[in-house]
Amino acid sequence: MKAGIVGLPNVGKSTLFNCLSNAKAQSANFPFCTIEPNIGVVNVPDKRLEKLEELVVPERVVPANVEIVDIAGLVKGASKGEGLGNQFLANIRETDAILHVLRCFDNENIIHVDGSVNPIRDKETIDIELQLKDLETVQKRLERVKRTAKTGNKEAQTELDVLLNIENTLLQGKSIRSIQFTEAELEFVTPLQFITAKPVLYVCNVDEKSAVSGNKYVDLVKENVAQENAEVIVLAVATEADITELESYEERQLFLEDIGLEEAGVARLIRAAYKLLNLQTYFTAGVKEVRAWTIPIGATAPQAAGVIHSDFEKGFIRAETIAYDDYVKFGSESKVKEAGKMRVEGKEYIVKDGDIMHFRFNV
Ligand SMILES: Nc1ncnc2c1ncn2[C@@H]1O[C@H](COP(=O)(O)OP(=O)(O)OP(=O)(O)O)[C@@H](O)[C@H]1O
Ligand SMILES: [Mg+2]
Repeated sequence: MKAGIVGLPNVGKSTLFNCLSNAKAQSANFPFCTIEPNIGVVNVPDKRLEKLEELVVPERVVPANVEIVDIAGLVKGASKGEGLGNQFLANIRETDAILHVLRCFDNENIIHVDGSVNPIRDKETIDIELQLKDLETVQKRLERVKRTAKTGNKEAQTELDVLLNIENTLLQGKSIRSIQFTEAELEFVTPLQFITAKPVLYVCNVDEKSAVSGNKYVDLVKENVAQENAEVIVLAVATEADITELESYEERQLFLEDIGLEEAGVARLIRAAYKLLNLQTYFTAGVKEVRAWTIPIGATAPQAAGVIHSDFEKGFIRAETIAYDDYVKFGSESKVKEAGKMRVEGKEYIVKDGDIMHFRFNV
């Protein structure tokens, strides 16, 4: 899974990137601080993985991960080459989800490129730029498809209808994610990697005292996006970045409690991104390695096996499966077996979140 961070300049994108990933991006109080995109890998925090580690004591633990791309701030006209944004919109096209950072804090020392704090206006500025970029993509494609459709090609005609609908939606200032596509239509739409078709998570960057209950800006954002199929998350990004800097787990926990939070916002954010993308986790657990794997909700056992290796999917025979709660209850694979709680699942099995699986296959 890959997520891209967008937003106006100087709203806290790189600071967010730094709390998520171990790669350190430069963040500073001036617009266009980021020029080259920062790419980092984020481990997905998962308490269950820690528990399994405790029970299995493996040689290594491999968490699931998400790749995060932090790009230059976008400004009005970015899609037409204004600012630094346009060249980096290309990096965002390859991601699965968008993290849209909105400035929701007052602070006279931190420059706002448009002179005042107004997350709704900011969101529109960014949306328009992303929509214009998509418009460019769809119009380029339309030119070719129109020609093929003229020859009477049926498939091209269908694609033409889909593309015209997209163009029309964008021209009305709406994002592509507001359109409900059929499976057949998605065949045409998906390869074009439209930015505004991607699921979006709005990150309201607040000050420390608003970390728990948000503030008036957050309320405005929530109201504004209520009609969109989107998630909103409140995060005191600068504070979270300070917390990430702390060496020990205890220190971090103390700091969090101090501001009234139970866990780091980063964990919440990643969970929200999972939900947004309809993803879930299953585990493999052996003495060599305990590992978390990411699969779409609804994936079958062979599809889950295919995430490890395509041969596992092709040659799938069965999956020996233990529910996470049973594993913890009985404490080990052999005890689970003794209790008769290990299930043998076949090709049709829909994997459940937290399943501990062992695949049998032949190649
Ligand atoms: N919640 C916050 N409260 C106060 N200051 C903040 C907050 N979040 C970020 N900042 C500060 O805002 C400044 C800009 O942050 P950052 O460099 O992350 O922005 P950016 O969006 O990456 O900007 P650019 O587009 O220029 O790369 C930094 O000085 C950072 O410490
Ligand atoms: Mg930056």
